[in-house]
Amino acid sequence: MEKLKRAIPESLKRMVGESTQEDLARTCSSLLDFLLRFPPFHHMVEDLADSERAMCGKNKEDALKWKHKGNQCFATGDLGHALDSYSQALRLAPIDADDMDRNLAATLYLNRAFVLYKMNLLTECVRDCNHSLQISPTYAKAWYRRGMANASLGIYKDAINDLNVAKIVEVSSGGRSQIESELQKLLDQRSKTTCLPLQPNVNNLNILDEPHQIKLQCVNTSEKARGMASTSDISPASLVHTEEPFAIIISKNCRESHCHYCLNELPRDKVPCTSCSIPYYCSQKCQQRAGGKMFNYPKINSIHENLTSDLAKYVAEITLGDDSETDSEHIPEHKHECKGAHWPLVLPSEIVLAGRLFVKSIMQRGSLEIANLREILELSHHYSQMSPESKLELQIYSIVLLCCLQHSSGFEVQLNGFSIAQVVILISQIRVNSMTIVRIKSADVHGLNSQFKKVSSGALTSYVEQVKVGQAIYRAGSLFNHSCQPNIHAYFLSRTLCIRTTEFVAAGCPLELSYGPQVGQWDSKDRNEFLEDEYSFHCQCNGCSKANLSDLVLNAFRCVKPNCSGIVLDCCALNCEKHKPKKLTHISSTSSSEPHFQVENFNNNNINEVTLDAFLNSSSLSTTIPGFCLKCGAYRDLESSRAKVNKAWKCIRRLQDALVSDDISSSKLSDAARSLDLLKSTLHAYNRSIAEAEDILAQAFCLVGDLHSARDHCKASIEILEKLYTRDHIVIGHELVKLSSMQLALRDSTAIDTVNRLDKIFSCYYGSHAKTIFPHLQLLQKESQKLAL
Ligand SMILES: C[S@@+](CC[C@H](N)C(=O)[O-])C[C@H]1O[C@@H](n2cnc3c(N)ncnc32)[C@H](O)[C@@H]1O
Repeated sequence: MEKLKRAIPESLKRMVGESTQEDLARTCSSLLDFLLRFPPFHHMVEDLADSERAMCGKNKEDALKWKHKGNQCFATGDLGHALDSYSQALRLAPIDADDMDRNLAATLYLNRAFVLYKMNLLTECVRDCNHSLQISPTYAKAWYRRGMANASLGIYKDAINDLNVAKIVEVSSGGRSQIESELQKLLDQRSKTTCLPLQPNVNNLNILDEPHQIKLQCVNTSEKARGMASTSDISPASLVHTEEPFAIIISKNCRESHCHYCLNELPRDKVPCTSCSIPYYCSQKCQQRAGGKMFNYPKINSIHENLTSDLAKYVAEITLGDDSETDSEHIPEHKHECKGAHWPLVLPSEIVLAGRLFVKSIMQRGSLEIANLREILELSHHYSQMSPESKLELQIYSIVLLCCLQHSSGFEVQLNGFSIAQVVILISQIRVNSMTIVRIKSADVHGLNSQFKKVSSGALTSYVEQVKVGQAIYRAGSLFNHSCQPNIHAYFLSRTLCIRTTEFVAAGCPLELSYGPQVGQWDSKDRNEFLEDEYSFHCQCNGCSKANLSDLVLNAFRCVKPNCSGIVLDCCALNCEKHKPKKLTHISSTSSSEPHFQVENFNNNNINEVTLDAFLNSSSLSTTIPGFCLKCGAYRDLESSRAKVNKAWKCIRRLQDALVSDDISSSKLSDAARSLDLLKSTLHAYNRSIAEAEDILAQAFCLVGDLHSARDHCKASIEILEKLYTRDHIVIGHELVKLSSMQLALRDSTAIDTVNRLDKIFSCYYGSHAKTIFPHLQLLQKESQKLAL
C-alpha cells in the first residue's frame, strides 16, 4: 500500500485529496488509469486474488501433516494439542473433491471426536461423529463412537440405534462381535436407567423473548440530520428495537476464538469452511448460513437396503445435515470470499465488510448493473470532509477490492470510475454507520486468576471487560444519533442488535445512544476529538452544548480553602466550558420535552455545589481566569499543583506496573497510598483521576490479600464515579461487580445490597437478557443468597 501511495504523481494525489462526492467518479477513473499502467499494482492484486497462487484454499499435504501431529499428541496423552492439530487439519482438508479426500475429512472428524470423548466433552463428540457420518455415511467406527458417546450421555435409545447401524455397516467379523457385546451391555443398562435429553444448542434458544410494540419514527433534525424518536412515552429498560445485520465481519483478533458467523465463542468442536481455510464456525448451521450449502451429501441408498424403515429414517436424519435454516432469501455473506485467495484475510476488516455490502446489494437487486449504492443503502457519510490522505487510501483500497471481487465473486464486476466511486462511498458509509459488536467478558470462578489472581485468603474477585468481536451495518440501527448523555443502550445477542431505554423517554423525544465517549468518562474536548476522528462530526448533544457537573469536575483542582467545595479550572477546561453554546443560564428554559431532562436536573442541582451560577453566565465566563475558585474566588497556583499531581502519578503508575508484573511490595503500596493522599489534597474530590488511583490501589490490595483495604478503596472509587455518571449507570454496575466479590469474600453482609443494586442496573440495561449477556451475575446472586441465610 505504501509503495503504491509513494508512486502516485503529486498532481494526481492532489486531485484525489481535493475530490468531493460530486467529482469522485472522475478522480477514481484517473487513479485507476495510473494504477493499471503501474506493474507493482498488478503484482499486488495477483498476489491477493489470483486463485493459482491462493494460499487460503484447501491443502491436502498440510492437512496430513497436522493429522500426523494430532496422532502424535494423542499418543502422548496431550489431548489439548491433539484437538487443536485435528482442527487445523480439518481446516485444510479438501472435502468435496474425490472419495479419498472425503475419507480424510471423515477420519479427521472421527479422530477429533475420540479426543473429545476422552475429554468428556460428549455432546461435542456426538456432533463431530455427525460431521464424519455426513461425509461418509457407512463409516462404522463413527457410528460406533457416536453410540458410545450417546451411551455415556444416558441417551440409550440413540446409542442402541447407533450401534445397530454400526453392526450393519461394519465389514470385519471381529469388529461386529465387539459392537455386539457393547450393544448387549447397553440393552442391559437401558432397562435400569431412564433417558436424559440432549443439552439444547444455545443457538436454538429464542433469544428475543420480549415483545416490543413501541413504535419509533425517523425524524429530521436541523443539527444531526435524520434521527430516531419515540411516538409514545417509554419507560426505562424497554426493548425498543431489534435488528439483524445487513452485513457483518468478525474482528481480526477474534478470528481463532469466535464463530465467524454468529460471533459467539467457538466450542471445542469448531467447524471449518468446506471450501477455504479461513473461517471457523460454532456449528454447521452457522457454516451454512455464512457460506451457503457448499457440500454435496453422499447418497446413502447402499446402506438403506439393509436397514429397517425406522433405522433408515434415523440414519437419514443424522447424515443429511441440517439445511432447514438456509432460506431462499438469505444471501451467504462469505461465499464470494472462499475461492482460496487470501485477500479476505489480508485486507482491513472494513474493506472486506465493504465487499460483503457490495455483493449483497448487487445480489439483492438481482442485477449486475452497479446502481447508486448511496441511495440503495440510504446511509450518511462524510467523504468530502475526510483528510486528503484518507481519500487517497480509500480510493486505492476501493480499486484493490473491486479487482479482488472480479476474481472471486463469481460474476462480472465492472471496474471503472463509477463503480470505484460507489465502493468509496460504501467504505465512507461504513466509517460513519458501522457498529462495533462487543461481548461482555466476565471473570467466573475459573477465569479470575488472570486479572486479580487468587488472593492469599483464598477469596476471588471479579471484573467485567468488553471484547470487540466484530463490526456490522444495521440499516435502521444506523439512524440512531449519538449523545454523550445517551438515553438508550445498544447490545448484541449473537448478531442481533438490541436497543433498550435506560431512562424514561417522553413521547417525541429523540432516542440517542453513545458511539463511544460519554459524559463522566472524558471531558468534552476529548469526546469531540474522538467523534471528529472516528465519525467526522462535531457533537451537538446536550452534554456538549450545556454545562454539566461531570464536565466541570472531571479534571478540576480543589479550592485552596479547606472548607470550600468549589472547583478550580485550568485554561483547557475553562475553554471547553466557554465553547459550549448554551450556558447554565439557558438551562432553566429547558422544556420537559427535551431529552435527558432528568439527567440535567440531577446535574444542575449539583453544579451549585462546586460553582456559583454566575460563573456559567456567558459574560462572567469570558472574563474568568484559570486558577481561581469558581465558588469563592481563592487562587491556586496551577503550575506547582500540576507538578505535585505528576509526581504522585509516577508513584501510582509504579504500583500499576507492579500489578501487571506481579511484583507488589509493601513500599510500593505505601508510596502509592501517600501519593493518593497528595492527589486528594490537590485535585477536586470528584476528579476522575482520584477514582482511577483508588481503583489501582483496590486491585493491589486485593492481590496481596488485604481485602478490607481493597474494599474501602473500591468503594471510594465508586463514590466518585457516581458523581461523574448517574448512580444507576452501567459503569457503576461494572464497578459493583468488583465490590460485591470483595464483600462476598469477606463475608460482609452489605454484599447482599450491592448484588441487588447491580442486578437492578443490569436489568435496566439488558432486561431479561441480563443473565445471557452476563452469566456471572447468577454466581454473585447465588453467593449473596448464601450470605443472607
Ligand atoms: C450513524 S449516523 C446517524 C444518522 C444520521 N443522522 C443520518 O441522517 O443518517 C451518524 C451521523 O449522524 C450525525 N450525528 C449523529 N449524532 C450527532 C451528534 N450528536 N451531533 C452532530 N451530528 C450527529 C453525524 O453526521 C454522524 O456522522
